[in-house]
Parts: sequence; C-alpha cells; structure tokens
Amino acid sequence: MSLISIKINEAGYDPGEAKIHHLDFSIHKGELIGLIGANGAGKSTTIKSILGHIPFLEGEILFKEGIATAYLPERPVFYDELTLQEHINFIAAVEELSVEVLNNRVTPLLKKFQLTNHIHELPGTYSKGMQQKAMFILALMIKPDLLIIDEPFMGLDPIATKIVLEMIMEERNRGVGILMCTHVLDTAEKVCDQFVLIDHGQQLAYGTLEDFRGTCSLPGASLFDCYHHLIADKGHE
Ligand SMILES: Nc1ncnc2c1ncn2[C@@H]1O[C@H](COP(=O)(O)OP(=O)(O)OP(=O)(O)O)[C@@H](O)[C@H]1O
Repeated sequence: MSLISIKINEAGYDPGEAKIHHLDFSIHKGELIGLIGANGAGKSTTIKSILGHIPFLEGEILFKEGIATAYLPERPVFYDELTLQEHINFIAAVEELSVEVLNNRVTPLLKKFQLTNHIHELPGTYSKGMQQKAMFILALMIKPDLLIIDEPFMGLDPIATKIVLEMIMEERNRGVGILMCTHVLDTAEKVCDQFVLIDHGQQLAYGTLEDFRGTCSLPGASLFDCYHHLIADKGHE
C-alpha cells in the first residue's frame, strides 16, 4: 500500500482558473520521486495541493492512516524571535517528544550539520545553507514517514548539497517516502527512483528513467535529454 496516493483532476487558486489539470501518482515506503518541470509548470502548486493549502481542488489525496508527514519549503521559514534551540523545544512540545528521544534524534543531526555551536542563535541570521540545514533538522525531528521537499538544493554550495543529498538518501534508506521537487536534473537522475514530469499543469510523464528512455526511443539518454524530448513532443519548448 502506498504512503500517499495523489489524484488531482483540477486544482487552483481561484475558482474556474485551474493551474493543475491532471495528476495521478503515488509514493511508496522508501521511494524517492522527483517532481520535475519548467518554471511555472505547477510543481509548487502540486505540493500545496497535497498539503491542503490550495483553495480549489477536485480530486483525491489519500494518506495512509497514521503517517507523519514533514514538509520542507523552498524558502526556509523561521520564527523571528526564536533561536534554533527554541524552535526545537517548540516542535518537541507540540509533538510531545521526550527529552531522551529529543536528544537521541537532534544531537546527531546538529553535529552532522555543524550547527551545534549555533543552537542559541536566531536561524534568521544564518546563511542560506545553514538555514536549509536547520529546516532539515526541524523536519527530521519528528521521524517522518513521508517527506515533501521543494527545491532542496537552491542556494547551497557543493558541500552543503552533498550533506543534504546524503541526508535525503539516509531517510529514504530508513524507509521514508520522499517527494522532491527540483530543477537539478543531473542530481535527480542519480538519486530518484521515479519521476513525475509536469508541463502546463498536466502530468506529461510518470515513471523511471528507463520508462522515459523507452517512451522517447532514446536508449541510454540522460534525464535532461528525455525531459527536453518529452516537452518538445508537446510543442511547448
Ligand atoms: N499564489 C498564487 N496565486 C495565483 N496563481 C499562482 C500562485 N502561485 C503560483 N501561481 C500560478 O500557478 C502556476 C504554477 O505555478 P507554480 O509555482 O506551481 O510553478 P512551479 O512549477 O513551482 O514553478 P518554479 O519552478 O518557477 O517554482 C503559474 O501559472 C503561477 O503563475
């Protein structure tokens, strides 16, 4: 059984103005799905639809009962007045995590992301990469079953990109289902199990890179080449 099944017929911000017209895919345990598409194609709107942030939705988003879902937005969001420690304490209180569980989960994450010495600072004053890492810590604290990540590599240097990528792979290996929206196709090609290609709010393709190669009749082609082939086929490039 999938962790989440997504069937969207129409979704949008205003009635009668659908930005998403057809989407149908699911995410299983330990599966990393790459959500790819051009600027304005509808990736963030898809994520917002899944999270219930879109006012108009016709379709069905089915979550497996009892799963914990974490969302990492494209732009990190923090409370201006709270230090990282206070953010951690706040989430721990809301999620009713014991001090022991908290320490077991958070201490290694802080160490891994080299934020231990910055825990009493305001995350709003961190660099972009540090903010992204802090968001990961806050998201992973709850040990999610499903992780939804919008553009995780934006603004990260190669070292931070590697750390974030390793973190994503570790979570996947732990059995977490992950939906990752990204423009970084060479990275997506290396790590994602399947891809959903969105174009003008429609699901143009859903499958593995091998499926895409078959559809395009391009054996051995890169995700980048398949992407352009599939989009050009629709006359949208
Ligand atoms: N808050 C909003 N209100 C109305 N329309 C919106 C809103 N946010 C996005 N849109 C529109 O919805 C469509 C899809 O945008 P979306 O942000 O989902 O694209 P995207 O694939 O995430 O693009 P990018 O790669 O640039 O982030 C676009 O036509 C965009 O103008």
